[in-house]
Amino acid sequence: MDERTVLVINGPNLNLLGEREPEVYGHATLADLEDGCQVAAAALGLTADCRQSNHEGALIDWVQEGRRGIAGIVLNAGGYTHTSVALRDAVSACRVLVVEVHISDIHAREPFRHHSYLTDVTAHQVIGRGIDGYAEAITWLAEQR
Ligand SMILES: O=C1C[C@@](O)(C(=O)O)C[C@@H](O)[C@@H]1O
Repeated sequence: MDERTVLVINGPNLNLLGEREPEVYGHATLADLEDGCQVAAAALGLTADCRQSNHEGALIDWVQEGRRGIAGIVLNAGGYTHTSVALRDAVSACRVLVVEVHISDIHAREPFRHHSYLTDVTAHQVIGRGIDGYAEAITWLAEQR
C-alpha cells in the first residue's frame, strides 16, 4: 500500500452478497463490488486494495495497517458497526480519512441498526446507496486530496 491506495474493507457476511437477502442488499456479488471499486479508483488515479473478513480482529488489524500513509479507508463493518467498540477505537487511531459505507439504509431498518459506533469517528458516511456507495466513497476520498 502507498499514498495512492484506497483500502476497502468489508466485514462479516458481505462475502455472501448476491445470495444474502437480495431484497435488502441487491444481486451484485462481492466480486462485482470489488471490481467496481477498482474501476472507480483507477479513474481517479488511485488503486483499491479490497479485503473482506468475518472476523473482528482481522478488520482491526487491517484498519491499523492502513492508519497512515495511504489515500484513505472505505469501511463497511457489517454487523460490527452496531457492536464493536474495539473497531471504533482502531478507526479513532487512524491518521487517514475513513469513510463509513452501508449498502442498505441502516436508519430505515430495525432499531438496533440505527446506532453506529463508527459514525462519529469517521470523516464521512455513505449510507443506503447500494454498491454504488463504494464508488461515491472513493470519489469523496479523492476529492479531499
Ligand atoms: O451486514 C450488514 C450490512 C450493512 O453494513 C450494510 O451494508 O447495509 C448494514 C448492517 O446493519 C448489516 O449488519
